[in-house]
Amino acid sequence: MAVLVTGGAGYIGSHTAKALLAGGREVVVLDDFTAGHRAACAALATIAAPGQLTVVEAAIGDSATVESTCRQHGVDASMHFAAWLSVAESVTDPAGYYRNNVTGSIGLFEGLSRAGVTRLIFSSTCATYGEPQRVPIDETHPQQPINAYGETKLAVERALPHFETAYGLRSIALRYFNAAGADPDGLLGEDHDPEIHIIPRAIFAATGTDTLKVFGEDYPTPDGTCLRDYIHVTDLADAHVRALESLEGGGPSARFNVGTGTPHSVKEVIDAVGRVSGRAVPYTVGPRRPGDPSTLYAANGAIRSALGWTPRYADLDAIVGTAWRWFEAHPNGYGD
Ligand SMILES: NC(=O)c1ccc[n+]([C@@H]2O[C@H](COP(=O)([O-])OP(=O)(O)OC[C@H]3O[C@@H](n4cnc5c(N)ncnc54)[C@H](O)[C@@H]3O)[C@@H](O)[C@H]2O)c1
Ligand SMILES: O=c1ccn([C@@H]2O[C@H](COP(=O)(O)OP(=O)(O)O[C@H]3O[C@H](CO)[C@H](O)[C@H](O)[C@H]3O)[C@@H](O)[C@H]2O)c(=O)[nH]1
Repeated sequence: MAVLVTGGAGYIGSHTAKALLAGGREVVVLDDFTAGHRAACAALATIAAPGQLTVVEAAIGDSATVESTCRQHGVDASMHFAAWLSVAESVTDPAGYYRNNVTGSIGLFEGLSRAGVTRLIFSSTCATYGEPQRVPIDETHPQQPINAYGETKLAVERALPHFETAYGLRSIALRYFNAAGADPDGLLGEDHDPEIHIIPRAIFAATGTDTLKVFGEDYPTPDGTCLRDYIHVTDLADAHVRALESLEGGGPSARFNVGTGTPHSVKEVIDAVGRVSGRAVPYTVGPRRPGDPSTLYAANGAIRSALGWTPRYADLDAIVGTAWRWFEAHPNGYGD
């Protein structure tokens, strides 16, 4: 039986597809390539056995293609990564974000349900919690997003139980904190355009390819910059594989945070890039970025005990080191 990986040409989806292939599973990537990379699929093909990897160019909202693809490949589970993910863009283009992330997901779920698929792992985010009322954030923390991106993810999370009741689609939503790092084997990496995330942006500053601005140093944190929980993309991939195994073993639908539980400030990230690269990381300090909570980090006890998951890349320098090695070898990312 095969796994349909939506957004499998993107950053987290491709790393998870690699883990699925390494586990001997058949993988069908479904991606519209609005942000994904054909070169990432080509890299995956180098480790796939003949017939183990299929790439379908389609939008998730195309329920007819989803249904026929699932039937053709004997798909019995889906990992749903495909979405737009810029908080700032979601503020200026909520219509596009609701259409792509919410309407698109509903079309996907319809196609999956018609094809008889009963297992789903959904990419959710700590952005569904909004401004935290307490840290670390556990799964019972109120979900009150403060931007359209977080709202779209929460809307999909809230739809999931209804699809289970009506169509038997069981699901685990994984609320990632800040995805970071790159494949330790160097096969895959991070390549967003434009790049909005702090670790790649600090690396670009170290290599002189771009400037870096710290968004605010007047937060109520030890060094005045925001605290975040950086979770290695390989650890995220492992969480997905374990979540799928749980559903396959008859485990219940669930929602889990995925983070290390350790907060790091923006300045700590910049210092780590400096240590790992051996280069200066020049930056300026600007105003706060609208919609940025000061402190976000996970309570991760639920996923540890339910799925036996534990982060293997808990050290910030180790996480940054994998990202640095990817960008050193691929200064233009996938170059496509
Ligand atoms: N990167 C993070 O820090 C982070 C944190 C929390 C949650 N997430 C979530 O994880 C998921 C993956 O994030 P990523 O960083 O890998 O993003 P990404 O942009 O690298 O990958 C997303 C992929 O989905 C594809 N896609 C987008 N809309 C599509 C559509 N309508 N139909 C088909 N394909 C479509 C894109 O082409 C791309 O390949 C997203 O759902 C995101 O919201 C990411
Ligand atoms: O050039 C930059 C980029 C980021 N930052 C700061 O670095 C921290 C991390 O910012 P990122 O943009 O790397 O990530 P976010 O914390 O905004 O992550 C949010 O958006 C992600 C998707 O892009 C995920 O959904 C995640 O769960 C959600 O919290 C923030 O304090 C941000 O203000 C800077 O100072 N300068």
